[in-house]
This record gives sequence, C-alpha cells and structure tokens, in this order.
Amino acid sequence: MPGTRLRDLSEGELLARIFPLLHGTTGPAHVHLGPGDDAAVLAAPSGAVVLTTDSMVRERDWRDDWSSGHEVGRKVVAQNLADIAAMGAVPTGLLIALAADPRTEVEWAVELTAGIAQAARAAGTPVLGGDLSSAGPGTIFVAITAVGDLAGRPPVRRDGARPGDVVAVAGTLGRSGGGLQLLLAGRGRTHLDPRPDAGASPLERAVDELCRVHRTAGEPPFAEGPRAADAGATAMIDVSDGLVRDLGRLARASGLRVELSGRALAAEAAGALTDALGADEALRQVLSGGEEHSLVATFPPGGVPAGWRVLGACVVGEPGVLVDGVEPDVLGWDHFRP
Ligand SMILES: Nc1ncnc2c1ncn2[C@@H]1O[C@H](COP(=O)(O)OP(=O)(O)OP(=O)(O)O)[C@@H](O)[C@H]1O
Ligand SMILES: Cc1ncc(C[n+]2csc(CCOP(=O)(O)O)c2C)c(N)n1
Ligand SMILES: [Mg+2]
Repeated sequence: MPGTRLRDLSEGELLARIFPLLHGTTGPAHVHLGPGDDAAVLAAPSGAVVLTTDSMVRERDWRDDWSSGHEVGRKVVAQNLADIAAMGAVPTGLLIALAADPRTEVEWAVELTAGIAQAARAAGTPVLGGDLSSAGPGTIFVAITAVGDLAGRPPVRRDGARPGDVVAVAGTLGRSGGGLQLLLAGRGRTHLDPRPDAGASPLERAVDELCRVHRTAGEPPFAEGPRAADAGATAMIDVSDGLVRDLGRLARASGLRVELSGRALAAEAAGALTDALGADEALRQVLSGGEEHSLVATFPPGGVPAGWRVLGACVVGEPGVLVDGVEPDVLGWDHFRP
C-alpha cells in the first residue's frame, strides 16, 4: 500500500504488518517468550546479562534523501550489536522502540522493520518486542535495546589496558566517515542511485563502497569481540565516534597514553578511502570517522589474535592519544558539539 501513512492505521494494524517480518528471528531456545505479551522472557544462560541501547534520529543520524528505511534498520542494529561485541559478549535479543510523525509512510516503517529483521537474522539474534509512539512534525526516532551474554567470560571493559599492551583493530576505519564527507559534498551515492555496474571505474566503486558503509554501517566484526576476549584482550571499545575520540575514552579510563603509529594509520587509509578522497582526507577519516563500529582492543604483547591489525601501543603517560608522538588535530563526533 504505497502512499498509506501511519495515521491511516491503528497501532494494532501496524503491529500486524510488523510481526510477520520478525518471524524466524525468535527461534533460539533461550527465548522463553517473544513479542506479543507485556514483556519478553529470556533465559540468562551464564547468570549475567549484558545490556545496551543506541538510537537513531532522522536528520541527525540519517537523511531520507541518502538512506532507505531498510538501511537505517540495518545500521541501528549494527550499532547495538557492536556495543555488545565490544564487551566480549554475544547478542541474545533486541527490543525496538519507534516514535514517528503520523504522516510517515507505512512503507517506511515496514522497510525499517525488514532491515532490522535482516540484520537480526544475520547475527542469529531474536527480536523480542518493542514499542510504538507518535512524534512531532518531521521527527522519527528509532531506539534499540540489545541484550547479550558473556558465556562465562569476564566483560572486557575500557579501563583494563596496561602499559606495554599492544593496540589493534578488527574491521575497517574511516569508510563511513568518508562516505558521509562524500554525501555532504554532493559526490556521494544514495539509496536512490543505481549501483555501479561491473564496468564502473575504481573511483566509482570506491565512492559506492564508502557511501554504502555510511548508510548501513557495513559488516562490523561482531564475532571478533568474544574472540578478542578469549585471546586475553585487556580493554576494548567499538569505534562509533572516531578512532582518536574512542581510544581517548579507553586511554583515560585505563589511565595511560596510547601511542599510534603514523605508518600503521597510513596503511589503514590506503585503498578505497584514498582513491575516493585523496591521501590527506583519507588519513583524517581514519583518525576521526565514526559509525563504522569496528573494534579496537588492547592485548598483552604477543597476544594479538590473527586478523587483528596492530596500530600502536599503550605507554605510561598523560592519558590521551598521540600519533608518532604528536597530538592529532582531529575531533571526532559529539552530538551536542558537532
Ligand atoms: N541518557 C543516559 N542515561 C544514563 N546513562 C547513559 C545515558 N547516555 C549514555 N549513558 C551511559 O554512558 C556511557 C557512555 O555512553 P555512550 O553512548 O557514549 O557509549 P556507547 O554506547 O559505547 O557509545 P556508542 O553508542 O557511541 O557506541 C554508557 O555506559 C551509557 O550506558
Ligand atoms: C544526517 C547525518 N548527519 C551526521 C551524521 C554523522 N553522525 C551522526 S551520529 C555519529 C556518531 C555515532 O553516534 P552515536 O555515538 O550516537 O552512536 C556521526 C558521525 C549522520 N550519520 N547523519
Ligand atoms: Mg560503544
């Protein structure tokens, strides 16, 4: 029913459109009760529950002329699953809250739910329920709460890094931030653009890749969180607001300085990012680009798991992040001081 708006349906009618999309996510045995009652009921396999919430707001976290509802759904799930992974945990369930202007097309809410369900299914995570509310003119607010389980592992916190530990990353850096730069500059690719065909130039393919990561968060390395925990990670965080800003949080919590290698960072900037943005802006995005939800962690020397790339080390010193001994001239994202 394209053109039908939320105000044309009752809450119950909208839920009747949404529930079938979630079928197939609620299979796991630890789900005692899924959506439909006042609350869901989950087993807590290892006696501790990991909880996080992360939301997206139209115009602040996405724009309808760039991203589809489906892409927003995938991205808001990725943000939450990355926070669960960054504790060394695996996700066991998701709750969805949606508040939207009644003029919003029903099709958009259905697409959002389909995107959420696709990402939930890919991660083997049940959608347990949620809430609906209306919002003021133009406003759409999507919040997800994620539940996770540590399977007996101790949580990997931000404050456990020790001098001498190695700093390493799983997943890419700067791609989402690079995509945002391209979209803001009018050089980006939106959900409305056709995808480049096989004959597209390397530049077109690079632009497409960066914008796709911006619109969806790409494929963050969720499974690397528990893997890093098992390998003895001493501290971990997902990169949501930019490498320097998020590592700065880890450094301050742990009371030490993180020294990054300019050479390692230049290697991160090589490829699609440099093809699309040039070397200087590519490096800036590696340092400051958020929303890609890669994982950075600290490991005792010799303990870096295969597939993680070393970026630097922890040393005794004033808490903060330096690149080749110099404080980098980047800020990263802050919602209240963009
Ligand atoms: N409104 C709030 N009320 C209570 N606690 C909050 C609130 N907002 C954030 N926090 C808590 O503050 C801490 C830092 O929040 P922040 O959102 O920066 O972390 P995060 O979830 O890792 O970030 P990101 O969403 O960027 O990955 C978290 O422990 C979070 O639970
Ligand atoms: C329209 C539009 N303008 C700006 C941005 C950039 N942006 C929004 S939130 C965020 C950091 C992560 O947030 P959180 O810490 O809440 O997970 C960034 C880099 C965007 N995505 N869309
Ligand atoms: Mg986080």
